[in-house]
Amino acid sequence: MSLLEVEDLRLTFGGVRALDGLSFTVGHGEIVSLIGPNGAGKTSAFNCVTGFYRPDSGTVRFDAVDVTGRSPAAIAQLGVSRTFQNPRLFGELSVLDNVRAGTHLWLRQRMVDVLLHTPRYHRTEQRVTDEAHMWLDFVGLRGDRAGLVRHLPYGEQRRVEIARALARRPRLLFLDEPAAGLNHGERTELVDLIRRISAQGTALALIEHDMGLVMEISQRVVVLDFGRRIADGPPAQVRSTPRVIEAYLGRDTDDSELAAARGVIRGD
Ligand SMILES: Nc1ncnc2c1ncn2[C@@H]1O[C@H](COP(=O)(O)OP(=O)(O)OP(=O)(O)O)[C@@H](O)[C@H]1O
Repeated sequence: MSLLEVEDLRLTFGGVRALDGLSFTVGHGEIVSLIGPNGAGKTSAFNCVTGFYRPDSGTVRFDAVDVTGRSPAAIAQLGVSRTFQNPRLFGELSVLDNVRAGTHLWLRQRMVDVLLHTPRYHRTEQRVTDEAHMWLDFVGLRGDRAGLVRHLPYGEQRRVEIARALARRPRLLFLDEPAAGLNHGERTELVDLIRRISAQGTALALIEHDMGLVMEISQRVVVLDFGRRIADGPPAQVRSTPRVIEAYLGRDTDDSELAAARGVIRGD
């Protein structure tokens, strides 16, 4: 059984059908990318799975538990973490405190220890801080950890958001357009980071428009169009599927446009 099983999800906004019977899976430790043209339903799918949207119908099962319609906090508690298209960090907190906040899911202080500042309280605080530093090392953060997170450049903020998500010790991590806005060097580091996250046994699901990156790191690619899955398979198979090429370009295309679209999907 897969770690994540999404079955027949439907979601509408007014008259807009964002998801129209979407099904897909993510296996234990697998790297899966969700791709598709703008408006295909990728972010809506992420939001339904992580509890930010409640689907009209359909089922989301995580590790065989039906989590459909549960709150984001309840789903996170089970081992699902995510990042957002635009980093959602606590701007008025330090870099370190943002990542420390990620540990609260598995490390809880007892109220009596907090109030009395017992030795146990200090030990736990030290552990939380050590963990946060460890994850900031892991993501390769270069900026000042004591300074406010909003003072960091964009690429560094994205790293902090991933560090915070990892501090929750997820079994499945959703990354929403992790390469957006990164320069060439940062992109290369992102590929390495995704591989290291995967190597520690965490499954990853990505939304990404950078097809080169998608084809390079995904074990499986799920293609969406109009809220449905139109292809699902290893990158080499998906990029030569005529329906995928059509979806990226529209139906009335000439040969030169098709050749260009094939290049985009290959990640040339
Ligand atoms: N909060 C919302 N209110 C109204 N319509 C929405 C909302 N969120 C998404 N939609 C609509 O649902 C459809 C799917 O959008 P979604 O953002 O999930 O697509 P996407 O594949 O993530 O697109 P992109 O690649 O542009 O981010 C689109 O038609 C979009 O306009």
